[in-house]
Amino acid sequence: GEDTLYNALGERSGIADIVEDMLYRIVEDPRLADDFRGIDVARFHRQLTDQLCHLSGGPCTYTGRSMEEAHAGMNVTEAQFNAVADHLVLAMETHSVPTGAQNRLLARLVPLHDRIVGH
Ligand code: HEM
Repeated sequence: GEDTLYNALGERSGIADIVEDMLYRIVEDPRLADDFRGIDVARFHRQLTDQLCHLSGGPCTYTGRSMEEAHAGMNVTEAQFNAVADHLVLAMETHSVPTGAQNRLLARLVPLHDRIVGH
């Protein structure tokens, strides 16, 4: 349907653009850059795009690792989690995603918090 969160985000190509924008912000952020140094950027981009596509109700399958596995041993902090969420919001702003849709996507990330932070 036309009213899904997935549509408000610009479908998969809109989400891919948002994730690209987010990645630039992440690698320039001293709170996050060290953890992201040396990662496979293309894979990260594809996996996060598919994950957000799926979470927003789009026709994508997330084939990456579980959030526990992907972040194991990083000891991701609350501050880092909030920093990534902030970069996502700024990227959505840049791509003119309406505030309501931004908030709906953030709400769908809340259940992932405990699988990402502190492991
Ligand atoms: C809303 C919050 C977050 C979401 C939805 C998320 C999602 C993801 C996804 C989908 C992957 C790819 C997994 C794979 O390729 O199998 C990933 C990898 C990664 N995440 Fe996160 N993440 C979040 C927060 C964070 C934070 C706060 C950090 C801070 C250090 C972080 C650091 C990383 C790193 C470094 C990788 C790459 C790991 C590797 O390829 O070895 N993530 N994340």
